[in-house]
Amino acid sequence: MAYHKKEYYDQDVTEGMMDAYRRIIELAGEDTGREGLVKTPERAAKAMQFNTQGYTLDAVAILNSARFREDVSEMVIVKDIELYSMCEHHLHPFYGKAHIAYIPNGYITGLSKLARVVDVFARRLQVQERLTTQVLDALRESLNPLGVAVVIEAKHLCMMMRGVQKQNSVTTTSAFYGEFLDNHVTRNEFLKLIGSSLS
Ligand SMILES: Nc1nc2c(ncn2[C@@H]2O[C@H](COP(=O)(O)OP(=O)(O)OP(=O)(O)O)[C@@H](O)[C@H]2O)c(=O)[nH]1
Ligand SMILES: [Zn+2]
Repeated sequence: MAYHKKEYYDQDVTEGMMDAYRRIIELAGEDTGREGLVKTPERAAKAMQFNTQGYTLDAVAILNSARFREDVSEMVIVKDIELYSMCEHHLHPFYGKAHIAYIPNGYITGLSKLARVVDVFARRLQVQERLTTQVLDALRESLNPLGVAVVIEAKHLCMMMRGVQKQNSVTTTSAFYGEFLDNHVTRNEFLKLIGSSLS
């Protein structure tokens, strides 16, 4: 799949989703003809496509599009990358921050591409654990680095506004590769720099 900036709103998909949302709104007991709701199926269809646009994007192609040859081997960290995703169990949002580090092995990538890669995987139906490892795997594949670390901290609306209804719990997931697995000094340096309670 090529890296392209897709127009998110496919006409056929929009119409199909609009039918589905109309039905959901009716089944929830509402009147789809009510003024405030007339355009809601279309808005919701477009919002859903926006929030799942990651399926049309290729993370490795994005990283490769700004990959530069560079002989540095110091840790590169981008922290506090905000993310919005959707839990695949309830279709409720989860949101928070991703922190990414890698140790180059001859190649670096554009810093913004790290944040883009988070979005590629966040804008899908997800679980936080898979999101974390998918970001790690994309970096491994594109840059063949000496190490990669990804930590994600997020709050899940499905645990807040329904279900167990806990407002303050934060879920932290992490994935490490290479130097970050083998060398606890490197890993702790990363965790300290991102201010994580894991360190
Ligand atoms: N591991 C993991 N679980 C998640 C994530 N997002 C939501 N969940 C959980 O998915 C689980 C689904 O559990 P089920 O028992 O099938 O669903 P449920 O009856 O709606 O569960 P409750 O949320 O406890 O009411 C819940 O425990 C959610 O908290 C995630 O990113 N990772
Ligand atoms: Zn959920």
